[in-house]
Amino acid sequence: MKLKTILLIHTGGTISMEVHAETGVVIPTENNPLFIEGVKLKEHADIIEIEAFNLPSPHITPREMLILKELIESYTREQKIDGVVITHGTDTLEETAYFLDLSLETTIPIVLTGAMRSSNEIGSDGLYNLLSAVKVACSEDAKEKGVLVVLNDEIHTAENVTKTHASNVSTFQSPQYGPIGFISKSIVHFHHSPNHRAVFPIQSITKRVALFKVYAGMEPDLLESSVKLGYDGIVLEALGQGNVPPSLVPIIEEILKKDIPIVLVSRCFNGIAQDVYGYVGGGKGLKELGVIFTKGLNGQKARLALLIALNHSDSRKAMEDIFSI
Ligand SMILES: NC(=O)C[C@H](N)C(=O)O
Repeated sequence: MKLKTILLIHTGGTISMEVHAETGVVIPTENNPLFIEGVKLKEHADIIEIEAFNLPSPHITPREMLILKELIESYTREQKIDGVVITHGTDTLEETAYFLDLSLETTIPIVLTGAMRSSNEIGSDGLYNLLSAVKVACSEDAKEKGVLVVLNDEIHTAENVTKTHASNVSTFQSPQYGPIGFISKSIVHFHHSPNHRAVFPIQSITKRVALFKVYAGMEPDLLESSVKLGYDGIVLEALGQGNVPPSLVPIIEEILKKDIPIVLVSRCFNGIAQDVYGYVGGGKGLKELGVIFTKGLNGQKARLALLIALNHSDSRKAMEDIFSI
């Protein structure tokens, strides 16, 4: 049987790191042990392997995410690629996955993976996760499912997955809905399908979006400063079902009058922000003021969604479409 062609893109992260023998700290390594000679992925696919970056994922910005998008577009334009696997640090993996999910127009499987233990640690999970990701990228069933995240035998959608534990290998979970599939020794199985996915291609990122976590007794000065600093959009991780302290209401009104969009999500790990409460600062009044509510995105993903919408050529329409999904 002819093997599928998989584009394997390394970007860095713990999966490409090792523990330093003397200091014991985890650092990026020049000799990435995952390069195909080392892992024999060749039995499963024809691998075209490139290193886009070798960055810890806290160093990744939307600029690198856009470079990745363009890299995938150019490779898939020039030759037949059946699937793409991206190795990435886990800290911001969900953000790169969601950025690509929203901006990349393709039907082939795009799979991100990483590791919680570096390459020379006992119980290192990088190699295993990489092999799983390649298996998923080769699966016919993984087509047209948007960008996927594969770690620890589970398949998650970019939209719903989040890093939930600082160190445990089962850190990636989809709080609202659970994984959409799993990998075992011999099978890749999807037990759910993601909802309809809309794509918003962008060419550049010039706008800026600030993200604030709302807390008890929060004062308006932080929001005021983001306007003074010239941010183009704001995301609030609001309380509970979508409420803020009354002290924030006048500044929210002022920001919206300046035509700066405010997107609201819940800071709760689970559930969806809604316009339920009618007291001052409650979701009902915020929605009436023009605050945009999302359906279950977390703060960091709502920020990327707003960033992509604002950088889209028809940003009004993109905003309506992204946040009504
Ligand atoms: N497990 C990891 O990959 C964490 C690392 N700090 C990173 O995101 O690059």
